[in-house]
Amino acid sequence: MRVYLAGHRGMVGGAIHRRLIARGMAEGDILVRTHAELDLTDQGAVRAFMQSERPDAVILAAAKVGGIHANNTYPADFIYENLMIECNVIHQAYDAGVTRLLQLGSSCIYPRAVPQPMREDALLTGVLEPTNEPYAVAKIAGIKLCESYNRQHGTDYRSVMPTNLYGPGDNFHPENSHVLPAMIRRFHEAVRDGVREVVIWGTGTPRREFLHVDDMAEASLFVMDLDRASYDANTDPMLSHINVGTGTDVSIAELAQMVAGITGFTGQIVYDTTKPDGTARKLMDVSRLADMGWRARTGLHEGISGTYEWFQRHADTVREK
Ligand SMILES: NC(=O)C1=CN([C@@H]2O[C@H](COP(=O)(O)OP(=O)(O)OC[C@H]3O[C@@H](n4cnc5c(N)ncnc54)[C@H](OP(=O)(O)O)[C@@H]3O)[C@@H](O)[C@H]2O)C=CC1
Ligand SMILES: C[C@H]1O[C@H](OP(=O)(O)OP(=O)(O)OC[C@H]2O[C@@H](n3cnc4c(=O)[nH]c(N)nc43)[C@H](O)[C@@H]2O)[C@@H](O)[C@@H](O)C1=O
Repeated sequence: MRVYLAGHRGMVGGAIHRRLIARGMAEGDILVRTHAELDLTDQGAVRAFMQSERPDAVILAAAKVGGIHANNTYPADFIYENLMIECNVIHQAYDAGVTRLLQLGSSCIYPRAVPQPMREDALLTGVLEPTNEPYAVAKIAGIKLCESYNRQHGTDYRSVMPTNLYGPGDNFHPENSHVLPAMIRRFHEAVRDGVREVVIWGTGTPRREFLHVDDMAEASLFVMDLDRASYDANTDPMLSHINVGTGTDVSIAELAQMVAGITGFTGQIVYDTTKPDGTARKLMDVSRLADMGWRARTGLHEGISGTYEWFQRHADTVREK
């Protein structure tokens, strides 16, 4: 069994790679290519790769990813690159005879004013959050690509929708990252430099759910491993994606207090309300996956503490993109 893992140097791809090795997969059976070696937006290059390597299965964890500022500032990059990556990887996998594929979407596929917690069947029931609509449209297209190939060609292409993720290997760019790595870095630097004030974007009132990347990697392989009868019994051919989260959320203000405590910051937290809040709340209904037998294990405080330790050990080499 040879698996092509797209995005193996990313936060999630890296965690999936570690987990595949931990459960005994030989390194040589995990096909990987860096972004520089294989640009997944290049149809010809992806076709040549799939035709020559002909993997047995594909895990698509490569994407153009970023936080609220990056999504809002580079919408063309987010829709174009993600659509191209999905079309190329999914179609060329199909053309190369790959019958099993798992792709990662995002909780931002759901309408911004949807009832909470968000169930899988809330997809396409309303207007999307404008700060990440282009990315969300691409992620919805990814789900529909998988479903369409399954319906027309009988493939077994599955989709998992992660909530907001964090952990070792995250992107710690000061502006383009997600909120948790941004906070870890900002509070850490304030403590290091003796700065008594830390600025948090928005009002602090939005609520988010955070899942540790190691739990996400475990959930991804759990879904990939499900036998087809179990997967089909719990999903629908035109509503096949599965939410992955913890089922609990916190406000951004509560999160800031937690990160301040973990990093040892005792100064003042102030809110820059000129920055966007984004969606008011994004909490996943995780009952579909729970019914299949998987639950998250890492508590938020424990997960952030571990990530902060990792950040301190890698402060000079962390990703900033
Ligand atoms: N992080 C989060 O909070 C969430 C993530 N997700 C989803 O999970 C998946 C993984 O995200 P995550 O690990 O956080 O993201 P990362 O940015 O950490 O990793 C993405 C990886 O994809 C690679 N990549 C991007 N574009 C290309 C390309 N054109 N060709 C080849 N490789 C490319 C990147 O390489 P390089 O860095 O060299 O460009 C990187 O290694 C994505 O589908 C994302 O949408 C969903 C919800 C939340
Ligand atoms: C995973 C998910 O990620 C993005 O959506 P998001 O949930 O809004 O993610 P975020 O982590 O960027 O922000 C969460 C909240 O936190 C607040 N916030 C405070 N201070 C900082 C800060 O310093 N940086 C950031 N980024 N946010 C901050 C911020 O204002 C917002 O209210 C999309 O890319 C979307 O497409 C997607 O899939």
